[in-house]
Amino acid sequence: MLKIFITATDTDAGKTYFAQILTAALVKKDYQVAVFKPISAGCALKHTAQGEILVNEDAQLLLQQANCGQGISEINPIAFEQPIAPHIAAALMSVDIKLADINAGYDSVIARACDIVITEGAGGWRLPLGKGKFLSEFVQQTKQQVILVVNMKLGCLNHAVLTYEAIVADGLDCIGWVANCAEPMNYLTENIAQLKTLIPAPMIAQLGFEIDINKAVSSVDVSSITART
Ligand SMILES: Nc1ncnc2c1ncn2[C@@H]1O[C@H](COP(=O)(O)OP(=O)(O)OP(=O)(O)O)[C@@H](O)[C@H]1O
Ligand SMILES: C[C@H](N)[C@H](N)CCCCCC(=O)O
Ligand SMILES: [Mg+2]
Repeated sequence: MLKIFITATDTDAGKTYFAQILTAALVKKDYQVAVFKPISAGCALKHTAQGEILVNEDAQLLLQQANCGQGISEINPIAFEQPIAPHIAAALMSVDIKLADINAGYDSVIARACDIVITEGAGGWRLPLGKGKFLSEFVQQTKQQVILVVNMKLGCLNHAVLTYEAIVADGLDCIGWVANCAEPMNYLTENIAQLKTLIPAPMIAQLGFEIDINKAVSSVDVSSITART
């Protein structure tokens, strides 16, 4: 089973956007793909037959692309209503975000008969969980392979290099990076060329502004990913 973790240079950088595209691309190639969004902050309260649940849009978007029969609570076990740093949301609710709970949620996902599990982080690589813990520790403990989404804008070179360095310093493989070019950027070609020299992992997609996920699927080079299955 291939375990992929999608991180980014920042929040709102395109993690969900790319995770949807990657999931769709792999499903199109007949892989069984499960998805996981361990922690979300920014949810709507929904009334269901099982009671009230917090539903996160990222988790819903991932659910739409995956093909392993998962439900929303399995995909996103830890959810907070306010769109704020999760450890602050947790403190406001007087709860702790525990790595053990995240790992237990992940165990339920990997128990499914699937080829690939795609997990989306929250914020950037070093997302605090509170009490000195970070989401990156979950990625270390579960030995996932990391893809870094770079939100192409002025300042991204520093963010991308620091994030890559932190992933490697944590003993993990960054198997590729994505140039997400959702907004116009001066000297975009030169910035991408510089990132290719600074990040010793392949660029697996260059994404332009495109609302229709299906139209972006062909922009992803899945061969470097499927070669690992
Ligand atoms: N290349 C793109 N073309 C069009 N829209 C995009 C593109 N990249 C990102 N977006 C849009 O920008 C917004 C932010 O992207 P996204 O939600 O994927 O960020 P994120 O990194 O997942 O953020 P979070 O940390 O909150 O999970 C979304 O509305 C998304 O659809
Ligand atoms: C609410 C937002 N969209 C994300 N889900 C959470 C981003 C947390 C960022 C924390 C930080 O690093 O400052
Ligand atoms: Mg997201």
